[in-house]
Amino acid sequence: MSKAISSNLGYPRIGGNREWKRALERFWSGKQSEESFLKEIEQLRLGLLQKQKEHGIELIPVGDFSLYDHVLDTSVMFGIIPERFKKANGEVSLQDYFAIARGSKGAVASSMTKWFNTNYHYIVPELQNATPKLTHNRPLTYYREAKEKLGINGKPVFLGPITFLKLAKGYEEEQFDKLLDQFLPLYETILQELEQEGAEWVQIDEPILATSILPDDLQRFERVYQRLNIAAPNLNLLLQTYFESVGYYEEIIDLPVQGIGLDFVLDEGENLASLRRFGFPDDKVLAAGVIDGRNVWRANLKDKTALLAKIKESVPAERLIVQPSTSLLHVPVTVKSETALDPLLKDGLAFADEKLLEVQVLTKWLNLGDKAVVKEINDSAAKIDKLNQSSSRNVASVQNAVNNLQEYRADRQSPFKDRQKLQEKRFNLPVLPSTSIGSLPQTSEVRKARQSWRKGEWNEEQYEGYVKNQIVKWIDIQEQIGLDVLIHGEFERNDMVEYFGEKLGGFATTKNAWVQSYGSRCVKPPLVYGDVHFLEPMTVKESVFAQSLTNKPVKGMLTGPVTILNWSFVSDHIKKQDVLYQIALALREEVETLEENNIQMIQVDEPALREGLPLKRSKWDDYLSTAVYAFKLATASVQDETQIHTHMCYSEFQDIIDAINDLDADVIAIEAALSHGELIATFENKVYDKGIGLGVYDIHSPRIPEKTEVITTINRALQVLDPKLFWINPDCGLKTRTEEEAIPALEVMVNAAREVREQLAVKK
Ligand SMILES: CN1c2c(nc(N)[nH]c2=O)NC[C@@H]1CNc1ccc(C(=O)N[C@@H](CCC(=O)N[C@@H](CCC(=O)N[C@@H](CCC(=O)O)C(=O)O)C(=O)O)C(=O)O)cc1
Ligand SMILES: N[C@@H](CCS)C(=O)O
Ligand SMILES: [Zn+2]
Repeated sequence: MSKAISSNLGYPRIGGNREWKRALERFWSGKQSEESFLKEIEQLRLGLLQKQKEHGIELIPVGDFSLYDHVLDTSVMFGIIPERFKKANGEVSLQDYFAIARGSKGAVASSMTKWFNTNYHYIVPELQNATPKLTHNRPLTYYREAKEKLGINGKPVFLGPITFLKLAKGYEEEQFDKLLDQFLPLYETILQELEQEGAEWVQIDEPILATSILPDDLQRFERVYQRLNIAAPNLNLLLQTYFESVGYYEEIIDLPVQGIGLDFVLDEGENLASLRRFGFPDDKVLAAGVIDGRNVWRANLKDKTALLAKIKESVPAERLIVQPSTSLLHVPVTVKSETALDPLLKDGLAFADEKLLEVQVLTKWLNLGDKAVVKEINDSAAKIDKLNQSSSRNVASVQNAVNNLQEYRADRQSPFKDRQKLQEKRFNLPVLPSTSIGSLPQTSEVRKARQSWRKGEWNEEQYEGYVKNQIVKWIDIQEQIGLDVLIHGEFERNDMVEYFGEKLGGFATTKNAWVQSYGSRCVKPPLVYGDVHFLEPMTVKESVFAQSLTNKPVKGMLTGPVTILNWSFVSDHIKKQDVLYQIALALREEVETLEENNIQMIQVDEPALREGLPLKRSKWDDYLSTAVYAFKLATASVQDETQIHTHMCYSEFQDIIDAINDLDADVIAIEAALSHGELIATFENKVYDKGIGLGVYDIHSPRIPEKTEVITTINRALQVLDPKLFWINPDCGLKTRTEEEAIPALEVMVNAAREVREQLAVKK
């Protein structure tokens, strides 16, 4: 390289107006042919590349685009198809690809779990009996496409072999190296073909390097990259890490590759400290992730030039690539769409497109110095200063409360065993009580109703009336099905976090700031711009109304502090921990108001508790104790008779069972079906002595479970969990399902519960 260059690691797939989501859903519903769907997707994909070029990116990622998930793409490229989806002719059609992710009539979907510490979910590769083969060179296909159609000499991006295997399941640890040896020749072929085609750089993502890897893994990295480097000597391999600092800096920078990508945003500068302490090899390029790829706040370019100046002391500009710290998959597309935001706030934001411009400015600064970009740099600092000085950011009473947390009781009055007796008496539930997680089908009718209200076509009364009718209808349906503990259905909520963002002080919400969560499903994380505070009751009206319709208990339904924090974009100017406690205190007021209004069971969901766990084990204890404290701060002030529930989903929970226990919730409903019962094994070695429901069917698939399957899952769980404490529930909320899917599935679940209840009665 003769100068610093600008680069990107990955760009949002969904399109500025979620064109991608709409195309996928049209195709799945049979409203669009495969040919026209693929044509439309191709246009979208090319448009995204073109846009990155127009925003000044020189090294543009190709192959990061996906029709569902990039981990699934990697599996399919290597012929890793679960047996139940395999065809006799060995081919994998587009339908098969989607079936692995979404399930089909005859087969359950593959597991889905969190992509490291993000709210993006990937499809877990299943390696049982796998014979890896290169079915097609995916990076090559997209490299060619960009070159031929747009004249872009792209940077193919793909998942590295060690991270891919670490994310997969279906093998024993002892088999790891044997498997790696099966994949290595395939990676060699990918690289050789790219080299022959004229590619200059490839980005091999190995985010596993930011986790607590072991010395054995380090040796694997040495072996693997030695081979890959020899396989394609004229291709530049950029080993890309992100999400945290790397654990073994000195060893990693010496790996036989031409470039190393490091995250200089997260982790309080640990990568920078290592760089300054140990230096950087003269024969390598450093891809410096200096623009935050995980948050949406404008970068203070003055600070960023100071950061780059420090980096430059160890690596000269001509060996620097400037880039975001992670793929931009995790941020929305452009601030331009936010026409309704307060201009002060809007000026403080940078989504994917604006981040690319920031990268461009910083690259110019490295190459041409201050003068070339003085306006842009001063402008960014001025906009941030203006926002920081805004009075809306600071609420003295909230800051005071967070400074005096000792005044708030964060433990229940009595231990669980005592509360349990009181609650048994109060609720008088059967053994294996059945319930569901909270949301009920968010049909397009429900969403249209909300849209009509938002547009002003419906007044408040009309919309409230509509929501009430939904609640009436579904309380009746739940009674008919025979569920023991009911829910109101969350019909008034667009999303379990955004809804609270709309109601709490210190938050702002956006019009179009969508981010992919899994498959075609997107979320719009709210913005925390100032001190968070309770303004007025947020959920009480709907819960009280639902409870008035039935004698069965209806659970109040809140999202917990850790989840609200993790699934929002929190401004850098406030300490995350303070925001967490502010949210917890606001929720505490909501919990107390629900209780005052005779809501006797309150569920506080924490699906993001596991996701927020730092990648390095050394940081777990601090994180978990803070998270547990925040949950208790929000929930512990209730009477012993009030039953606190919580719920978690789509994560690997084995490591945090003790923290889950420490939440001291009376009941937890936890996803287990989609991880195909693996969680159950955890309880073979761990005693869990509070109420627990392990999800007994997968809600993210349209497939209706068989009663026998559900019974098998329940019986398996009962081998390790006390039937007196066991609850029956689906994996997660039912908002993504249709009525025709949700009702029969709940019926199957309730009938399965009845049957097992009878078996238990006979055994007695
Ligand atoms: C539990 N999960 C959640 C996560 N993160 C969250 N923030 N929220 C979650 O619930 N992470 C882990 C999992 C991920 N699971 C899901 C499940 C489902 C969705 C989902 O369905 N997303 C919807 C968007 C939901 C929403 O905000 N809807 C709004 C706006 C709806 C809309 O698009 N309106 C249309 C017009 C109406 C119409 O004609 O239908 C429009 O604007 O064009 C609302 O309901 O008001 C999705 O569609 O992707 C996400 C994560
Ligand atoms: N109560 C929420 C939890 C999702 S994790 C729901 O049911 O959708
Ligand atoms: Zn859930």
